[in-house]
Amino acid sequence: MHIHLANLHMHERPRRAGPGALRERRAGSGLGMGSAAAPLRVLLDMDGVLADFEGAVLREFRARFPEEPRVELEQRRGFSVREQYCSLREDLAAKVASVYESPGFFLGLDPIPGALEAVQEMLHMQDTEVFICTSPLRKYEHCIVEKYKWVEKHLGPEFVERIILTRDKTVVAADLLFDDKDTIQGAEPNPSWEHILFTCCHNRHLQLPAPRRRLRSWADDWKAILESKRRQ
Ligand SMILES: Cc1cn([C@H]2C[C@H](O)[C@@H](COP(=O)(O)O)O2)c(=O)[nH]c1=O
Ligand SMILES: [Mg+2]
Repeated sequence: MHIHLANLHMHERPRRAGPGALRERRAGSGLGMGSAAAPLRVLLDMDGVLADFEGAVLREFRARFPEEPRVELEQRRGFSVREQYCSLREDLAAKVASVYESPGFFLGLDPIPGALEAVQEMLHMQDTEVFICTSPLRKYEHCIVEKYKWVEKHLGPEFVERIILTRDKTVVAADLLFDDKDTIQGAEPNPSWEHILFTCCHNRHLQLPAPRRRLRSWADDWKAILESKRRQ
């Protein structure tokens, strides 16, 4: 049975999205002759992909707690910086959390090298839609507004329109998601996007099982990944 995907909005997608669903929509399958392919939709994670969360945590932790043991970036393992500090010494979990929960922390993050240029270039590519898809902290007071301000400051006010704020990225429909978190789970067991693991200090040691793919940095060939997806 063919499902007409072209007239569905993101929130009205069929229950079984799954890999390939958006691709079918792009290829115009089920839409009849002459229908134009939908653009390639790309989601970009923020912390660890566009904004240097890890570098700032270490810098601020060192400044505020110079006497305490810390986790250097070369020693980072696993997504959660809080868990790793906790395993170093239990009380360090609250200390490191106090760093990234502080006002000004998220707004002050440095852009990841090459990220702003790549995003602007991607934005102007034909047949390509770019969104920022980012998860706020549970303790969201400063984080949310500062993420918006960061995007406005570094990418411009038009890009604020392209922010998707969610703690569940699996329910967002797209072709590609560039994200530094190694495992992305949520309500949708078969997200429509392919997750491209963006290399970050905490995931660089992981061996990805085939066919999972990485982007090693913004100097790596992200355009080839987009083009390969258009061909699928
Ligand atoms: C403990 C911990 C938390 N985070 C936070 C920072 C952000 O609020 C989200 C991830 O956001 P993203 O834009 O989806 O990357 O989680 C974190 O990134 N790392 C941590 O160790
Ligand atoms: Mg991230």
